[in-house]
Amino acid sequence: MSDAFDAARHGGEFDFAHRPATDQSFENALAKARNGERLTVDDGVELIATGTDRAGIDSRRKELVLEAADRRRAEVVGDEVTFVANLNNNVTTACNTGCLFCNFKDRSEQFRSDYQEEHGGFTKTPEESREIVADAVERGIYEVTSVSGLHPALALDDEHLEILEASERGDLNYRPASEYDTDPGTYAEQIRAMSVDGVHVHSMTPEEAYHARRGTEWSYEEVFERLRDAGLDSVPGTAAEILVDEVRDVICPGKIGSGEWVDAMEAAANVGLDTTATIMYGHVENARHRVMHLRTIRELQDRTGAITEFVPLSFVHQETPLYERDMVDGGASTDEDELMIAVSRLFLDNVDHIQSSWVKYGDEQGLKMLNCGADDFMGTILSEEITKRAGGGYGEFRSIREYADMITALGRTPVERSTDYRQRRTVDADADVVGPTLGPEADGTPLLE
Ligand SMILES: C[S@@+](CC[C@H](N)C(=O)[O-])C[C@H]1O[C@@H](n2cnc3c(N)ncnc32)[C@H](O)[C@@H]1O
Ligand SMILES: Nc1c(NC[C@H](O)[C@H](O)[C@H](O)CO)[nH]c(=O)[nH]c1=O
Ligand SMILES: N[C@@H](Cc1ccc(O)cc1)C(=O)O
Ligand code: SF4
Repeated sequence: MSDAFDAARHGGEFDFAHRPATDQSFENALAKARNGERLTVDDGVELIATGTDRAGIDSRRKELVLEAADRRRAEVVGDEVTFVANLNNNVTTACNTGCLFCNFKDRSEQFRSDYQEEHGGFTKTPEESREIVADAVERGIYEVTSVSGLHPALALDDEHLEILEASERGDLNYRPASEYDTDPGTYAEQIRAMSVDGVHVHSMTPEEAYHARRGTEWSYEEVFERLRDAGLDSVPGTAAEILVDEVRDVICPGKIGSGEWVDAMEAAANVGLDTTATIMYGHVENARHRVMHLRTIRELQDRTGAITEFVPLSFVHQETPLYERDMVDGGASTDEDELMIAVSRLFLDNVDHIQSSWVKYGDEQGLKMLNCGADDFMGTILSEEITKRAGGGYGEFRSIREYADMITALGRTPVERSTDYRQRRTVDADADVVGPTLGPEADGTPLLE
């Protein structure tokens, strides 16, 4: 049995029930993938581990998997490489959930008015969010993405605030905004504030939606309906991490379970919102966990059809508790990254777009992923805190000019897209003015001029 993706390789001693051994052979799995047959978890494990009959990654087999994925990509979406003109505007880093892979958050006690020391975190008021987003909309963005810590003062709306205020329960992770230096307002207020000129608002992960209904009987549908009415357009499928509970119990014991994550995503789809889906891999999980995760996403997509793209997020380990406590000895290798992209493409036969994250992989490797099954190259984002705080160093901004030049140099066609991929504009890299052009105030001039 291969230990290519075993926890032991990453330094952990985790006694997981799910192990990578299979009854399938690599060759059979590859043949099925090439024929376009729907893959089983065992097939996926064989492909992602380049065979469980030998230890480590076999580079010849890896090339065969990448080739099959690249061919599938060409069949499904052709030669276009898409990207979106967007801004990340995260509202607060205050969070007590304690995920061991995360260094984005700051313990929320530090945000209280009686805490005097500098903590380096931030909370924005709705007015501050509006100003930041308005400025980026004027520069030409199409989308604002907002994912935040679970600040104890954040509630869905005024009605939710009243319920939390009146509650005698001590287990709701709630404290009034008056105890903090900065009042983040409610989720609904933040979304309304960010909805400048009809810019697309991509926000409220399943974990945030859970926070937005704590202490109530409201369904996830009810929560997402209210958010949609406040201006929410689509939902980021982060907080997924690895959707197998024995892994979540190790890396994010404070988070919702995988069943609840799926329920929240399905509810978002039921009220008409598009979603994305992610996997955060390269820590304590093994090959089977990764592919079980892909199966969960494929089943969700069979039911909803709402997932516009799948985003593999390679774990950035440097500044995280998992690494500092010696629970892992690093993140995924380049081979593992490439196989993750390729097997996502082959396994998720019902998701059109696989995103290569330049924030996680850097430009060079990010571009390489576009020949391993990926077809989307993320967004301009203008500001990045999650990866940077975890120790990543690939920057915070890609201009449309850089996108056009990099993608053209690869021999592919650069295409500016909307969040839902329905609006697309081919970018002419030889033109003097390359955009963006899809945002409500985009007029073709570069984002940062
Ligand atoms: C930082 S959280 C913010 C939103 C919200 N608190 C939540 O958990 O859904 C967004 C996502 O960032 C990703 N992330 C956090 N730390 C990371 C790291 N060190 N490496 C890679 N991805 C990370 C995780 O997948 C996480 O779900
Ligand atoms: N992969 C990462 C993303 N991806 C999200 C995109 O930027 C975009 O919002 C989505 O494709 C919807 O249009 N964002 C990050 O901040 N960091 C990543 O690593
Ligand atoms: N929050 C994620 C990125 C992300 C955001 C929105 C998405 O739809 C997908 C991925 C990160 O930086 O790690
Ligand atoms: S991943 Fe999200 S919920 Fe977990 S600690 Fe970080 S900010 Fe908080």
